[in-house]
Amino acid sequence: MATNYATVTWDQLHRDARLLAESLMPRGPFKGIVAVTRGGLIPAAIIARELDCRLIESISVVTYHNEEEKSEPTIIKDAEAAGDGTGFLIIDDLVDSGITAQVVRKRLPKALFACLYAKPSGKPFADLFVVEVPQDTWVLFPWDTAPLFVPPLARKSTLPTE
Ligand SMILES: O=P(O)(O)OC[C@H]1O[C@H](OP(=O)(O)OP(=O)(O)O)[C@H](O)[C@@H]1O
Ligand SMILES: Nc1nc2[nH]cnc2c(=O)[nH]1
Ligand SMILES: [Mg+2]
Repeated sequence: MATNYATVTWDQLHRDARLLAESLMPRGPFKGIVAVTRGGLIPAAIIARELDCRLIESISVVTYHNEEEKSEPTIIKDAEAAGDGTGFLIIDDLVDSGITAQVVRKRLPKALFACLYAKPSGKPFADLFVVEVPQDTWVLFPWDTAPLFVPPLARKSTLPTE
């Protein structure tokens, strides 16, 4: 269970995706990109623009985190256009346990796997990433959050029950 949160803004995400694209430049050109839906879709779009890559495939893996409902991770949408992954780049937003990355890599063994953020358990399954995040930290992506009104400190301390 995560004990800390790391909030990523749209600006930070865009900057990190551009940094990843920069480090991917010497590894290309790529025949195409496979976005791991859904979290990999926006990073993949930013990276595709930077690398001038127009062939975008997707793969969708459903994993079950619920202890009572322990089933194998399932590919519910395959990356048919990517073959065995030769010449393709796989993009996801992050690796945590590494389960999703392992399933995708098994399906596309010849592709390069890159993501923006990596936790220690998932790190060995990513060829490239931008920022390491502690295992006990939950990353809040911009699509997970909304700006909220925060009361001024003075008001909070004078009106504790509000
Ligand atoms: O390394 P893991 O422990 O497998 O976790 C990482 C995966 O979890 C999240 O996806 P999620 O399955 O929540 O689905 P989503 O991308 O559709 O939101 C994230 O986008 C990664 O794909
Ligand atoms: N948003 C989000 N999804 C995840 N899936 C697995 N780990 C994470 C995380 O840290 N943040
Ligand atoms: Mg995902």
